[in-house]
Amino acid sequence: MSRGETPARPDPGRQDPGPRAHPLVRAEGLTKTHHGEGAPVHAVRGVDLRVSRGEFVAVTGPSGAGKSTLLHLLGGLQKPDGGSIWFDGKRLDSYRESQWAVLRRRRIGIVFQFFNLVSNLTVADNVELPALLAGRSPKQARADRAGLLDELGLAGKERSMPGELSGGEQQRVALARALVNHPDLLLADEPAGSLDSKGTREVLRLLSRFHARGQTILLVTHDARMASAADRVISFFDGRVVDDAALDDGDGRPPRRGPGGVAGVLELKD
Ligand SMILES: Nc1ncnc2c1ncn2[C@@H]1O[C@H](COP(=O)(O)OP(=O)(O)OP(=O)(O)O)[C@@H](O)[C@H]1O
Repeated sequence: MSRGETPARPDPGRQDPGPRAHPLVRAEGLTKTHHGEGAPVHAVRGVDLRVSRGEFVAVTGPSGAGKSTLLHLLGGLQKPDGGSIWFDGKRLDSYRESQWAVLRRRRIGIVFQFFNLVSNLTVADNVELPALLAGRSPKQARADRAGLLDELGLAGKERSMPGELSGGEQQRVALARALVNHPDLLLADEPAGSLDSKGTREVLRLLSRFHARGQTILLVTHDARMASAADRVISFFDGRVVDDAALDDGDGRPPRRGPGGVAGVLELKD
């Protein structure tokens, strides 16, 4: 697809979207330098990335490699210094903050390591709020919230405040909040980073379950066990992609590599 084409949003009622003419996410030549205390940090140094609809992609690598910065760029939480970002065929890198906010409300859900729930709202309100902000009726928002909390094993916790829940429960509320508007893309930044092994297993199980239903997921994680739940693992080092491999799905065939593979294309720029 050439630059400037902006196909209409697909009909959400369609049964099987099938292969798309364009990837859900495409980034080209992305760069980001942080200017904090001391020398500038070149956190993302020229990344090309494609994520297809329905893929579960893990981005892994050592601390400071630039993984979270990449996720923040793709979610519009930080602005790139260079390169382009496309989402469902639309170019986003010149989007204003207000446009990104609308996109995040409707089409990109994000979960973070420390949950970021609104501490003085109940669990129910934390999940309903984004649905209401996206224009859902109160009745629909309530129904969606109830269904999700039930599915996530949180029925009965609706009136609790986030501070009254365990870390694992809070992360499940954060997942419900991120998924309540049925986003095309779920971005997850170390979602089990502050959980114990039971909480980690739970998050992993839930991500896998939503993925099995077609949810596109980009997960940033240190944890090899979490990364192994993905279809494809991108290794990040020093702001660059150093490997991109589709995981063996147990069918006996060799794992597909990213470039040229079914999973998509990712290249390293100098
Ligand atoms: N807001 C910021 N201001 C200055 N430097 C930053 C900022 N955010 C990140 N950095 C620096 O950019 C580099 C990449 O950070 P980033 O958080 O993207 O890496 P990461 O791979 O996600 O690391 P971790 O796994 O430890 O979270 C690091 O050196 C970090 O210190």
